[in-house]
Amino acid sequence: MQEQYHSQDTGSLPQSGMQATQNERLPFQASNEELAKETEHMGHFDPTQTLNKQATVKINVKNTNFFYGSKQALYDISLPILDRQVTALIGPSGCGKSTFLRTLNRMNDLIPGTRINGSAEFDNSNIYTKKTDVVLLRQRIGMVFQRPNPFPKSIFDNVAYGLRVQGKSKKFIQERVETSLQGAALWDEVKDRLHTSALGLSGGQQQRLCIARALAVQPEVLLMDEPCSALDPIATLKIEELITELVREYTIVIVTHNMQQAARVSHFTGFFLSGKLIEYAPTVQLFERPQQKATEDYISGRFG
Ligand SMILES: Nc1ncnc2c1ncn2[C@@H]1O[C@H](COP(=O)(O)OP(=O)(O)OP(=O)(O)O)[C@@H](O)[C@H]1O
Repeated sequence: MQEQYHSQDTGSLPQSGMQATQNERLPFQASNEELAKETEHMGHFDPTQTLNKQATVKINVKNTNFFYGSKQALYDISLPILDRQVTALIGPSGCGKSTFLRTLNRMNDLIPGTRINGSAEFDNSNIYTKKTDVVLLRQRIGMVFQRPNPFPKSIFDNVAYGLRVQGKSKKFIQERVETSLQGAALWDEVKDRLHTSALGLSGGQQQRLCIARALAVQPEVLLMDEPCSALDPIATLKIEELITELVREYTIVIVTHNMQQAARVSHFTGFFLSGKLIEYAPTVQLFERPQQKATEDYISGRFG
């Protein structure tokens, strides 16, 4: 279970129509000048420019119900996860976003007493069936968590971990560690200290290291469960910029309680409420022309 949020954490860059509040848990607050300086090199990513409504369906979720023991947490969820697009999952605390995300790579299997029905077609087979090789599935559908969780090992060993499990050669590992760190936009910051502890990195660097660790085994899909919620505004923007780069090659599903973040990085958004998918649409459409009253109430800050 995730931490409970009682407010719309909208980060640090207010946009029209969305309210911004301070996130009290941030370890540091950047001034507007600092933010502007840190982010001036960043292109103005506009997800509408790369929105592809005709993209192939990478995972097709149909009629999913999920239970923690006798408690039903997801009700009849159906949505397509489109290839090389960012899908954001939003909704108030406890609505089932993280539970749904974890169904996509069977992370809920680790919780005793859970049960699922319905289907999630991925590469012509249903993720939920017993015959799914979950180790392989989790390589193909990688995950990044809310809190950066590097192993207490060196930077190099963190990224190499999955490759060693796969029995890859030393030369292969050496090369892949470098390309993964480059892919996670961390290489330049760590190339001279690869054999020092990952725990010495900043929170934002640790989160990019966890992304590099996930990339090392060449996943097709990346699941991100509130990947910026423990990060300061600058580290958050770096991860958001990275997401917009990664989506050229990977399919991304991100849970966020930050609606501005969904608007900044995603092509499609699903709004969850009480375990149900209330609305799913291209992000701009969902924010500007919601079809459901509950969606409108949520995005205009009337509850959540
Ligand atoms: N391990 C668990 N055992 C029992 N119930 C759980 C467990 N994890 C989550 N739940 C319940 O399932 C429902 C959905 O929780 P989930 O964490 O998926 O929501 P969420 O939308 O991701 O919330 P948040 O934004 O707070 O992270 C909640 O009622 C929650 O209490």
